[in-house]
Amino acid sequence: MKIGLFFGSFNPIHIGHLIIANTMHATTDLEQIWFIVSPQNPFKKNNSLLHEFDRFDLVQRAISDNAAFKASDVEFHMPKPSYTIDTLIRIQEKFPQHEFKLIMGEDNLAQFPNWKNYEQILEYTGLYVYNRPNSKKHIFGNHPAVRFIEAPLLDISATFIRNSLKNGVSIKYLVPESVEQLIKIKKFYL
Ligand SMILES: Nc1ncnc2c1ncn2[C@@H]1O[C@H](COP(=O)(O)OP(=O)(O)OP(=O)(O)O)[C@@H](O)[C@H]1O
Ligand SMILES: O=C(O)c1ccc[n+]([C@@H]2O[C@H](COP(=O)([O-])O)[C@@H](O)[C@H]2O)c1
Repeated sequence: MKIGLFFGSFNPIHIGHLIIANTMHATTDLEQIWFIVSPQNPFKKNNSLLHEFDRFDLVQRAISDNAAFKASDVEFHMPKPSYTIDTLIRIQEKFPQHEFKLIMGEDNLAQFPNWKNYEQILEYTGLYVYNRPNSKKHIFGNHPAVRFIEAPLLDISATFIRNSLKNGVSIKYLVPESVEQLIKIKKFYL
């Protein structure tokens, strides 16, 4: 099976992530999308980072109605920060029967050459890149291992959601109802 790997801190997961994942599944040859929850992005220092188990819980709730979506906690059992190449190798070793593609937003392409062993990532899985606001297809535009996919542009971020919660502003419709409920019950991000 061909599977797309969507990595993120998911702090918290929101409809921007879900719409991208669904577009990838609906418009490409990817039969499943796996959400890989990263305990710690090597480039992000985030004081309001929810515990990884709670972020994972929220992801599971968000995708529970979609049989093509799975959540993975593989990085919880690996050294931190979370380097994507190491995780890709771990996943491929665990599931040799599947072919994996790394899903990435076009905005992240500019930083991608600073990632650990990025050339190995290109060789190992390749990238499925979706467009993002204000980013241009100038980097890796003609690379054989990089495929560009048209996706809706949604200017929603986890930062915006966290700030809204802190300020007592409703996050209705920005996250699935089940995610909003758990955030409320557990008083996350207040
Ligand atoms: N609205 C969105 N549309 C498409 N992709 C998104 C959107 N928001 C985030 N992403 C991408 O999804 C991946 C995981 O996102 P991440 O968990 O960092 O969420 P975020 O909303 O960007 O978080 P934060 O605001 O905390 O930086 C990243 O590669 C990010 O670029
Ligand atoms: O491997 C790397 O060098 C690397 C550098 C920056 C980011 N990443 C990964 O990219 C993913 C996106 O992170 P985030 O926090 O923007 O959701 C997350 O899984 C990070 O671990 C990975």
